[in-house]
Amino acid sequence: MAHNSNCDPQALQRRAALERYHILDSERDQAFDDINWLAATICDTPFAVINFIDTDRQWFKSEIGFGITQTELDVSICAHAILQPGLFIVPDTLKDRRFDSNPLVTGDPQLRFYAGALLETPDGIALGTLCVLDKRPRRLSEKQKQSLLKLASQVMQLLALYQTNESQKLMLQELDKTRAQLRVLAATDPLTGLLNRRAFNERLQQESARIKRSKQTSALLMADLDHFKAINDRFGHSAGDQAIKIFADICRRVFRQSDVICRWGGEEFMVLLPDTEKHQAGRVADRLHQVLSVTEIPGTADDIHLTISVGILALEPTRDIDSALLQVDQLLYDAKHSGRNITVLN
Ligand SMILES: Nc1nc2c(ncn2[C@@H]2O[C@H](COP(=O)(O)OP(=O)(O)OP(=O)(O)O)[C@@H](O)[C@H]2O)c(=O)[nH]1
Repeated sequence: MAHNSNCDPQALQRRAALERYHILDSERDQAFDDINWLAATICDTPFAVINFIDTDRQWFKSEIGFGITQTELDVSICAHAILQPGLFIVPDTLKDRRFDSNPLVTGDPQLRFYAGALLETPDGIALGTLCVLDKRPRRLSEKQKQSLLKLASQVMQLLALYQTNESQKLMLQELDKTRAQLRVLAATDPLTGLLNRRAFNERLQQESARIKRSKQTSALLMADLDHFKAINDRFGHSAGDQAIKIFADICRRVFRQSDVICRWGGEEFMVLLPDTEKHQAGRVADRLHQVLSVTEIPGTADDIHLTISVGILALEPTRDIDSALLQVDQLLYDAKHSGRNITVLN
């Protein structure tokens, strides 16, 4: 009898190969069933099995005549068959000392004949067999033997094909993931993680189309950090960067999730507030001014607080995007010229 081969290096190598093929416990598959049926039909046997030898069991990918999908390794004739190349034939199991006390021979289904063709990977790892069995002692013709070998080779080609398909599927998934990451990267400002100008413009186009249909008003808010050059000049560029990041974080907290926040460029930010009246947007701007007035900027002096100038425009259905952008910029300019740290609404 074959013994449980848990620790056998060959068994472990086989197990690793079977895992690479993702074959053990896989779904029933018509392609394997067809090959198995051909084996039984060509060899004219009531039993046929495509089986793989795991470390502690033999598992049937396809079976005819048994009605089970696995057995212990101890009763496996295939576990012997995989120890040699090509075909392993037992013309009469009762006349073979290795099998004459096998429970599948002495008891049901009283197997008397076995012929198994090795299923071997291209690098020579024996995985299992394609085998045909009968209840009476017998022989195979030369053509039947050759057919069994060729069908076994078809099983291996099928496995290789499935493996290639599987790895291509994984590659495509990887590619999709990378594409999605690239899309996010292409839409993101690297310093703040906010949307960049290009992505914001796309959202603005969509919003403009939506407003035209729904006839609802949204608000466009443009904010610019005041005297930002002075922060850079006095405390260095990284303190300036820090200030920009802090303002971006404040925006994330103050605006709604449904609002679209963008770093428009440099120290300028643009926010789209869907379904929002301009006076409601004005209240959000007030909150921005208020939070900034109590926020310290690391890397600068304690008494330094950022301020912003803000322009807010009602995005009405009749307004086109280019003129809206020009106008909100003008409102921001007005805020700067009115002394900064204020909001101007149209
Ligand atoms: N640290 C840092 N500085 C930036 C970045 N982008 C733009 N700046 C600086 O922001 C400053 C903007 O200067 P100005 O356009 O004169 O505006 P301001 O000093 O904020 O003055 P007002 O807008 O008129 O209040 C320039 O010094 C830019 O170099 C950035 O990503 N990081």
